[in-house]
Amino acid sequence: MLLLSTTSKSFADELAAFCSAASAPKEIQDSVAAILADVRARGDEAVVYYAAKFDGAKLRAREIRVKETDLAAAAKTLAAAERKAILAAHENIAAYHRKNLPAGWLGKNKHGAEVGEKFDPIRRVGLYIPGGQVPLVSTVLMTATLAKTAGCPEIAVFTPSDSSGHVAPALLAALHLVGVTEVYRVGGVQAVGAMAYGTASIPAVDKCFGPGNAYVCEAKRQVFGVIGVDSLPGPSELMVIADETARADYVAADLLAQAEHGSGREKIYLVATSREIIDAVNAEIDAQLKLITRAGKTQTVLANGYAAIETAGLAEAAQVANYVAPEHLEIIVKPAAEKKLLREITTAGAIFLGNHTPTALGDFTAGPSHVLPTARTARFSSGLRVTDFMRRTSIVRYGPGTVKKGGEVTSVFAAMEKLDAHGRSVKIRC
Ligand SMILES: NC(=O)c1ccc[n+]([C@@H]2O[C@H](COP(=O)([O-])OP(=O)(O)OC[C@H]3O[C@@H](n4cnc5c(N)ncnc54)[C@H](O)[C@@H]3O)[C@@H](O)[C@H]2O)c1
Ligand SMILES: [Zn+2]
Repeated sequence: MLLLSTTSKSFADELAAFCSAASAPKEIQDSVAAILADVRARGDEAVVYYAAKFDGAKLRAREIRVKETDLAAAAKTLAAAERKAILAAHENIAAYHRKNLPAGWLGKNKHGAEVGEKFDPIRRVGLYIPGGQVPLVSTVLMTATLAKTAGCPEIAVFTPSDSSGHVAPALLAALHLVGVTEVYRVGGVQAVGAMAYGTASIPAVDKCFGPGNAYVCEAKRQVFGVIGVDSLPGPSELMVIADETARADYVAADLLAQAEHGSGREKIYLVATSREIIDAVNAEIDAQLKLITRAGKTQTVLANGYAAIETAGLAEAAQVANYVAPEHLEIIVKPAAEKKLLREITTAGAIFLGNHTPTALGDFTAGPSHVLPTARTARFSSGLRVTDFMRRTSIVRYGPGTVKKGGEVTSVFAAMEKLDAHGRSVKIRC
């Protein structure tokens, strides 16, 4: 754990150094670039090569795609409680995201010409579902439900298999339940490369979505422009802002939950208004660590990716949060202070309020997509929503009367910009 205090002169530098470790270092950037180049050059051959190298899976090109019958068969293996939980989460997520469905509109500008916009689903989307450490069944719902709500006609899903070539049945079942039929059992950089460049057995997609470890996230950053990319949702992060009203046992449980993801690059932050709160939470962390099964992986994050920050008050806490731009932010403070923090903090991926809103509810079932920007990218991007699966087209129609009104302005601009053919193309109609 790194213990910081806002009263220290070097606080800003120490916090910056801690946060910058969340961005992919040069070695990761270089190895990702090499794998992408190889997938571009050798297609399926490279995809199966890296699946064997990183996941130990010996696949032939024709085995990369999961058979549709296997998806249906996996759904039959679900326990009743699992099926019920998947459908319940799906319902909350679909209801939340239907509210974001944009409607096209047509109006008139000052010239009386028709102007408006229309929204269409992106034709072919690729969803990345992490599976390196644990099968993220919930990520199926947090991505595919939105793609379906947007109406994307082609949804291709990529997730790594285990060393025997299998994908967790619960994950396949969730895909079947939300109506996905095109699934590839490859993950990592090689999957992102296949999405961007296409291979003989995997048609390229128009835009790629979903979270992943530092390699996957860096691969998405590098293919941006060849295809679209939703955002950069990398290893999970949680910041808890706590005053004396926060329950130390709850705070500790939530920090441990986001540390357990297991890629080892997750980041957790405790921002507290006193040293006593930090000590109480740390004592709880030590006690609760004994109760969880993934304690080993979690300890790596506690050692390298945990910053506890003592602030002089909550105004400073807001400044720290706005700098870090954490993926998840829990605010557990007095009601009046909560309102103020909610107003002042403008860069968090998702905010969870009060003692009874653990981030895990947002991870699995509350409604908003858990695909959220990390590594300070929430300063400029937001969590996944339905409009990310759509594109917008603007529409303009002038008529014989209105073109004249537009012509006056265009001729002045054409002269200012020395683009007289532009001016002529309007004048010829007036
Ligand atoms: N920000 C979000 O919205 C969000 C949501 C859910 C999960 N997550 C994060 O997603 C991550 C999932 O990570 P994961 O590792 O379990 O699964 P993953 O599927 O993202 O990554 C596994 C793949 O990484 C590749 N890989 C591993 N080591 C490599 C190396 N040395 N070189 C090149 N490629 C390598 C392999 O191909 C492997 O298949 C976690 O960190 C979790 O916190 C983030
Ligand atoms: Zn989580």
